[in-house]
Amino acid sequence: MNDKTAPDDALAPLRQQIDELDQQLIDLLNERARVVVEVGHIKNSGQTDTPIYAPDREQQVLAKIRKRNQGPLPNSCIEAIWRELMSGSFALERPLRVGYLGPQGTFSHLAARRKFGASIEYDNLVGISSVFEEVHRGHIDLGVVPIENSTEGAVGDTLDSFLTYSGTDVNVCAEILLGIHHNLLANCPLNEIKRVYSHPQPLAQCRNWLSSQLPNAERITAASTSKAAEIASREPGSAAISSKLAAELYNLKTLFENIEDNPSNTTRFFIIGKQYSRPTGDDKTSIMFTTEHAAGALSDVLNVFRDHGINLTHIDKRPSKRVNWEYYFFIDVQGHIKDDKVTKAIEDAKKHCLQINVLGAYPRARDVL
Ligand SMILES: O=C(O)C(=O)C[C@]1(C(=O)O)C=C[C@H](O)C=C1
Repeated sequence: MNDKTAPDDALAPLRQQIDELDQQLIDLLNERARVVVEVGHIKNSGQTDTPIYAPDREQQVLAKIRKRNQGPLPNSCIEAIWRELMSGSFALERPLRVGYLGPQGTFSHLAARRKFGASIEYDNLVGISSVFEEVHRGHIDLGVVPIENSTEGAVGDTLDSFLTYSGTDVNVCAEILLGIHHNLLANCPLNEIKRVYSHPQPLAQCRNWLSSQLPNAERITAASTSKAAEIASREPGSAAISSKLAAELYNLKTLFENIEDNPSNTTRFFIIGKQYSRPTGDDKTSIMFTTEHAAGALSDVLNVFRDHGINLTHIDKRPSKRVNWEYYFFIDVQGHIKDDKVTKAIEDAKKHCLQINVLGAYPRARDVL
């Protein structure tokens, strides 16, 4: 007997078992899908105010499957499968449109795809403020915007858009943590690179790598990492710092992977929409406020949260752009706006603020996608 035929004989009964299990899986998946269709009927009939995308329920479903999973498949794999299942659920209930800062291949695109899967309609938009505008106008159901990076801090455009859209119907309803790994993409060898294009954030996140590997190359900012890849694909002697998705989309070679200075480089994204998320028991609330220009005004507000025993997970500031040296502060606190403790703290904080807006409450993201 030929050696090459032996393994197939050994595999045949196992493959038959796999075929039978696949049949059972398909039947079960469709049984689940039929229940989802009923959920969709109830949501679409107006019997409930629960939106099609229910971040609190999504969190619950993922927590349950993590707890139930006994392996050998790791939770990350099981979770990715369930995210695709829920993506299919949206298509069955009502197809969702999700907008992000384009063009295709940006980290916002990647964050949106990891969170919402393949059964969603995606819209790539020209700027972060357009994502807010399109949500506000109702052209898209949800938008994905970057809020802060673990190496470079706040994303100013997003904070400014909250200033513009505060008091409107645009809310934060979920957050995403995405591991950000940068790549040097080019169609020429390293020693021929004269210019490196990217968005200002990745250029800063790869500062040390660029100084040691490409000390003489000019660093040029582009509107997005994908725009940078597009320029590098047609300009000789140019490279881009961008994602692998962009390398595929713009036909560039990946010369170096993971060139970020901080290997645990992570960006936090907000999902914005006109909808709210119900409390899950492990939530955050994002708040924007401004105070009088007086001694201790900021600490008065922060002390209110301390006095209610509420932990702050994030603080930032942004110029008001109306009066020089006047600022808006952004904080994230642990707890949901509907939790008594948080409701009371915000009531008390109002006494120390000229203006205070709740930007949204949402389940705390547990995993880096
Ligand atoms: O339970 C819901 O509200 C659903 O829409 C179903 C479902 C699911 O597939 O499990 C789908 C999407 C998420 O929003 C949460 C749950």
